[in-house]
Order: sequence, then structure tokens, then C-alpha cells
Amino acid sequence: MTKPILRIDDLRATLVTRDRTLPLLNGISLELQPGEALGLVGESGSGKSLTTRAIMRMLETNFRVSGDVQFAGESVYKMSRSRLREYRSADVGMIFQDPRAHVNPVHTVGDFLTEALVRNRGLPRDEVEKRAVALLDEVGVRHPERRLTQYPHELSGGLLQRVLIASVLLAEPRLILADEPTTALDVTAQSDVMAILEEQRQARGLSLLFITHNLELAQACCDRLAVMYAGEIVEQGAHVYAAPTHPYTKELMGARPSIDIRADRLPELNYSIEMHQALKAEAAL
Ligand SMILES: Nc1ncnc2c1ncn2[C@@H]1O[C@H](COP(=O)(O)OP(=O)(O)OP(=O)(O)O)[C@@H](O)[C@H]1O
Repeated sequence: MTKPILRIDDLRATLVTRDRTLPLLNGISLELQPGEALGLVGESGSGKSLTTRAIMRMLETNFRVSGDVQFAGESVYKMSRSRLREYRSADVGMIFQDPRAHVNPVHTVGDFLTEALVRNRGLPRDEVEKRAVALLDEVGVRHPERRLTQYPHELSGGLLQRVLIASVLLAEPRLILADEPTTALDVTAQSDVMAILEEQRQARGLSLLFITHNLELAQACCDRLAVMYAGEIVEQGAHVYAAPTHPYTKELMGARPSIDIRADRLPELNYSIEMHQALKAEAAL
């Protein structure tokens, strides 16, 4: 059997402040194989973003973390500082909800795309620029040479998200973590950006952890879904969308066609934290 590109074992993260201790991730375990796409879904506050930050070893120091995250068999929590930098910049590519929050507004698109590779890998700027132009073209950005000279505010959100996708691909990662990559975009840009991400992922055989509120979107582009509730994965597999077995997932799927599971849009579900705890206690007996 091939080695998973990502393996998470009993990951726990507890926020420790002066007056309280708050367990926020309560034993997450999952595996992602090379070339596989896994959709991590769950209502607001269930712990999806914390999980991605833990995968990147980016939780703040007031979190107590236990369990393990392995990238291609190597423990992320045992990596040296320099290896961790490489892991974050080269092995894993991250795409976030709001592309504008992740670009420097006073740097041109060209600088944004080339800087990291020129600085960290010592590649010649003109060579990186050539690759950037080719990639922009591949992700459907027209007039790529001209775009290199523009500033982020001159580009629409959808276009900027394509630039971000190109910047991630430029680093040639093996795993992409996409945290609500289309949520901040208008509807047409959403489907364009998702189609491009999927096309590029499949062409390059990359693995994807796709975090989303949108169940249908997750089902459409992922091989498997993992459903989070209260800092736990309650159910995962290829069957989840069509034939859920956990009571929470059943409720969630039953709430379709309200496919967007943001808490403010979520209809009343017949599932509560009390029911969740009772169910766990019963299972532990
Ligand atoms: N730095 C932090 N300090 C305190 N609490 C935090 C911190 N980061 C996250 N939390 C809490 O942890 C829980 C999980 O947050 P997280 O952002 O992972 O949820 P999420 O599933 O990604 O939600 P959303 O879909 O709304 O982004 C929430 O209750 C959140 O308030």
C-alpha cells in the first residue's frame, strides 16, 4: 500500500488561557493518499480551520497540542525549524478564503509570484517569471505578462484567486490545503476557480484537503468526505454524502437542499452537543 501523503493521528488541541482550558480539537484522525481529494465539512466553529492550522504547525503558543501529523511519513511536529519552513513553503500549498488578505497590496503580481522562489530557492528571476507567465496562462489568466506588472487592487477577486492558485502551483507542492477558497467570490467566479483548481490538481496528481461549508461542492470534487462536529470527525468515507450513518451527518444531509452549512443558514437540526456527548458515552460503554 502507498504511504499516505498526510496522516493525522489522534490530534488534540486545547486552548489554555489564564482562566480556562478549552479543548477545541478532540482526537482528529484521518489519512489522505497521494492524488486523493478529501472534503472536510462541518458547521461554523466545528474546528476545520484549527485542523488546517495544526497540519501546518501554526497554532499559537497558547494551544497545547498532542497526537501527530505526518507528511509523507515524517512527523511535522518533529521537524527542525528549517525543515518546517521548507514544508510550509514547498511541500504544502495553502489557498484561503480571501485572496486579498494574503497578498501584499504594494507589491506587483509579478513580485508576489516570483519573490519566494527567487529568495528561498535562489532561482533566477527571469526563469521564475517565465514559469509564472506559463502558469497564469494555464489557470486561465489572460494577458499574463501584463498582469505581472499590475497591483492586486487592479484585479477582481476571482482573478486574484487564480493568481494565488498559480503561486501555489509554482512552488510544486504535493498537498494543497484549500480553506473555503471560493466563499469570498461571486457565484460565477466560484465555479471557475473550483474548476481550475480541480483541473490542475488532477493534471498534477496532487492531494487536496478541501475545507468548505458547501456539501454539494465538496461531494462534486472530492473522493471522500469527513464531517466535523465539536472538534471531532464524526464520520468519514466515500459513502457519507449518499448514505450517512452518524446521526449528526444524517441530520446535516437531511437539511439539504439547504446545502450551505454555515451556522447562520443552517436550519434547526435535531442534534445537540448534549446528544453528541450522550452518544459518545454510550459508545464508550
Ligand atoms: N485563536 C483562538 N482563540 C480562541 N478560540 C479559538 C481560536 N481559534 C479558534 N477558536 C475557536 O475554536 C473553534 C473552532 O474554530 P475554527 O475556526 O476551527 O472553526 P471552523 O470550523 O473553521 O469554522 P468556520 O467555518 O466558521 O471558519 C471555534 O469555537 C473558535 O471560536
